[in-house]
Amino acid sequence: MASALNLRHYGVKPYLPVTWRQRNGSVSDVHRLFVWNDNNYNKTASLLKVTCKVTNDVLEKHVIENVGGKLVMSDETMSYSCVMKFGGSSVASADRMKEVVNLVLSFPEERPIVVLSAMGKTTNKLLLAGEKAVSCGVTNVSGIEELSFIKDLHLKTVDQLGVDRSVIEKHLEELEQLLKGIAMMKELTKRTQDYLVSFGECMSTRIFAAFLNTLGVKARQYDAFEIGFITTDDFTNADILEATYPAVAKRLHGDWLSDPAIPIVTGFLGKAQKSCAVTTLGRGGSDLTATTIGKALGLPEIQVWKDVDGVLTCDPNIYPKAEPVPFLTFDEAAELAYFGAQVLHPQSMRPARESDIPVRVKNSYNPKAPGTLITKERDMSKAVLTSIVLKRNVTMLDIVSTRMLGQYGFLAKVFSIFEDLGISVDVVATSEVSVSLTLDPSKLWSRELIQQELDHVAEELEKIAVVNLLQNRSIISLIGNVQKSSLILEKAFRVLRKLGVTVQMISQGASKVNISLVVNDSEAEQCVRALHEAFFENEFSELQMEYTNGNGSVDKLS
Ligand SMILES: Nc1ncnc2c1ncn2[C@@H]1O[C@H](COP(=O)(O)OP(=O)(O)O)[C@@H](O)[C@H]1O
Ligand SMILES: N[C@@H](CC(=O)OP(=O)(O)O)C(=O)O
Repeated sequence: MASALNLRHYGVKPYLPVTWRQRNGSVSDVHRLFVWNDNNYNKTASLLKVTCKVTNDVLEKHVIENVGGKLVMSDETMSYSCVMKFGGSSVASADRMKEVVNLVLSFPEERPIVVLSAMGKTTNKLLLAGEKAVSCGVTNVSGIEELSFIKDLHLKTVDQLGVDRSVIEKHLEELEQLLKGIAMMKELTKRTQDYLVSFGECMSTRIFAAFLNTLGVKARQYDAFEIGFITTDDFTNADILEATYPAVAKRLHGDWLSDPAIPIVTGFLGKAQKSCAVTTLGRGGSDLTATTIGKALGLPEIQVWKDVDGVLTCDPNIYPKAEPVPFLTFDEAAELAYFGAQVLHPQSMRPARESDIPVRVKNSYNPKAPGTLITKERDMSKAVLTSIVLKRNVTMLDIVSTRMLGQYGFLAKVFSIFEDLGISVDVVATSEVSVSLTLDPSKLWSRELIQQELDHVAEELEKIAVVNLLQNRSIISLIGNVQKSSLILEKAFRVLRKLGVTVQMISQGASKVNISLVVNDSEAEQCVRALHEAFFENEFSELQMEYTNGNGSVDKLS
């Protein structure tokens, strides 16, 4: 393998590293294809998918034949081996940063790219400071409690780590100036808000890189918006654009070749394609930064380090007996995140799935715990339910046709109204003359879609239907093996019946890994706890659960 092909034999400069993984081998059996590509990034990616399946000899032949000697392979120049993302809780203080540095350095064989979130709850504090600045008056900005908190936290951290204060002083000054600007304008636009929260990640990464350097470990800080993270101009919830992948690969790989250092990259941030302003990728967006880098560089593994032992069977804040889930598919993880599990950003699985790179969710407070491994496929033969997710504060609409339109025209009209108003729909259930659906609460929040706009939706729909708007609902999503959907539903409904809870809507998603049930907000947490007990804790008593058979007598399940 080592001398199978070498770029330099062809006078070609390596540019884009892509992983070639030996399917039957262990993780250490990883080699890299350094691909020189002056054509099209996707073409390269699809070509490499083919090469992954062939033996070394055929690979050599295949590569040379297909690109006329331009695409060549070498495993001599190893650059990065994984991306390690640490969330806010992992870098919340100087002590936590020291732990994370120890953790990074405890894998000497790894050459990681580190992605960091803002320290602790800094993003929340910045948002609050921005809100207060709008109405507090310029002269009172220095007294905003959250600004003082942020200053104290960051200055205390640099002092405790023995890092020079100059690393962040300029940012702290600029932050105060920005808040004064907001106070002067008495307005906080989404664009300014993104710039405001970017200070969190810009400071945490500077501190962390400087600390590594003081320890003699060469590290280089990067602002994602300066190294090719190109996004849409949708401030507060921007999407990463395709151009990001080659740009980020070129920059990080080029820097490694010319002057190797551990990259410390800001999570969560990007640069708007049109306005060139700083954007954010939605709350929790650093996970997406990590998977985007993983895809761009074709890394063997993406690690996201949290404050929990992996993805759990339910939100531990709702039910502390939640257990880690050892394996998940990308589909399960994406569904889980989309339906409200805070642990992963909803879009973060997409780059990993597209490039088939395993994602490992680990606990930075308990690194020995195995965590959760997320891959394309897993053995589902024994899987029933993987996780229970709760999304609160959902608005549900019951829309019943007034029969002015045929069935086809009715559904088309209903959805065109949502399209026109730019509103995302989550869960849908239809019959011939009616449709029930839920509206995505995060979209409602981010678009400040409040009562007025909901009334507008109802008004439009009332032209063709009778509309019932039901608020304060929750979606309970049962993520698992929908091959066993009858078993899941049977168990779930027995639990809910025992609780006396009426399910107001049920839907099985096209992804086939999710069954969604809509209940009242007030009943939802109790349902999650009882479902968790039935599915994950009490297998024996579950099998003994009684049910009434068709003759009215009582049977045991076995
Ligand atoms: N199903 C779940 N599995 C794990 N954690 C969950 C789940 N649902 C909600 N959480 C919450 O998500 C938190 C981790 O996500 P997050 O705060 O975004 O991490 P970080 O900031 O470290 O990236 C956990 O502390 C936990 O409270
Ligand atoms: N700091 C940002 C981005 C992020 O990903 O944070 P965390 O990894 O701590 O969830 C936020 O709070 O949304």
